[in-house]
Amino acid sequence: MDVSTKLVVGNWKMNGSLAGNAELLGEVTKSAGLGCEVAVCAPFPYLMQVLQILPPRSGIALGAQNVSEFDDGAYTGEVSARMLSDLGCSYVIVGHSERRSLFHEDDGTVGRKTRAALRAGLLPIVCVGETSAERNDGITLEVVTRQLDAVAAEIDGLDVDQIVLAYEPIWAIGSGLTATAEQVGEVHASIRTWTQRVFGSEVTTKILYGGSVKPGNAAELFAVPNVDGGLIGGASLVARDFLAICHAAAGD
Ligand SMILES: O=C[C@H](O)COP(=O)(O)O
Repeated sequence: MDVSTKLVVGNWKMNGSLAGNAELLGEVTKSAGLGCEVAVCAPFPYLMQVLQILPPRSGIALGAQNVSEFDDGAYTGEVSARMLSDLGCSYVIVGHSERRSLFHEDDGTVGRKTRAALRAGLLPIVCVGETSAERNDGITLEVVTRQLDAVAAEIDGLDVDQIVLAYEPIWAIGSGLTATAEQVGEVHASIRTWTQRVFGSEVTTKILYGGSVKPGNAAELFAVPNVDGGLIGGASLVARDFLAICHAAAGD
């Protein structure tokens, strides 16, 4: 993967409406050609709408926020990686902390979902990160490494070059608290060491930061070594904020 261009991913979470999305996407379209890669991860019911407003030629990629670990069959309510790929998704977020904490996804589930995404030709954005209690206990790097190892255990033989990693300290998500440049730098350096050891030094993996990224802190965070872009929650719902973050990623 090319890490010379930063990637900005908007994660709308469970927000949106047909009318509101159309308005937002009309503005987001201006992020195309800015000098960074951009993706929008919308709720399942709106994926087709995003694709219609932002087709592949728009230069803005489509992503989903979750995927089944299973391929096909009697799994009511699930959405398979093949379906997402069939629809035109490029990315899928896997193992977001809200999935882990609210929907009981454990490390093994996250690993199997990553495998399902890779097998379908999707680019999984695999989220890792520690709670505030884990940070206070001094086990942040241990927790992140455990989460990464669980993914590695499930993807033997698959194209690891397609994986994007996202470090999201759970205490910084939606809280207005942002990790300091020093905290982000330490974890991203550790993740880079891990990817080189486990994936091989010839594989370059994009490592995103997520957690209260705003126009006011984006440039500082994107300047931290080994930060290859951002996973943006709340600010991705406000067109001018999302565009400002894209400009920061492009180095404007
Ligand atoms: O996926 C995005 C992250 O959870 C960050 O969310 P946030 O920017 O609202 O803190």
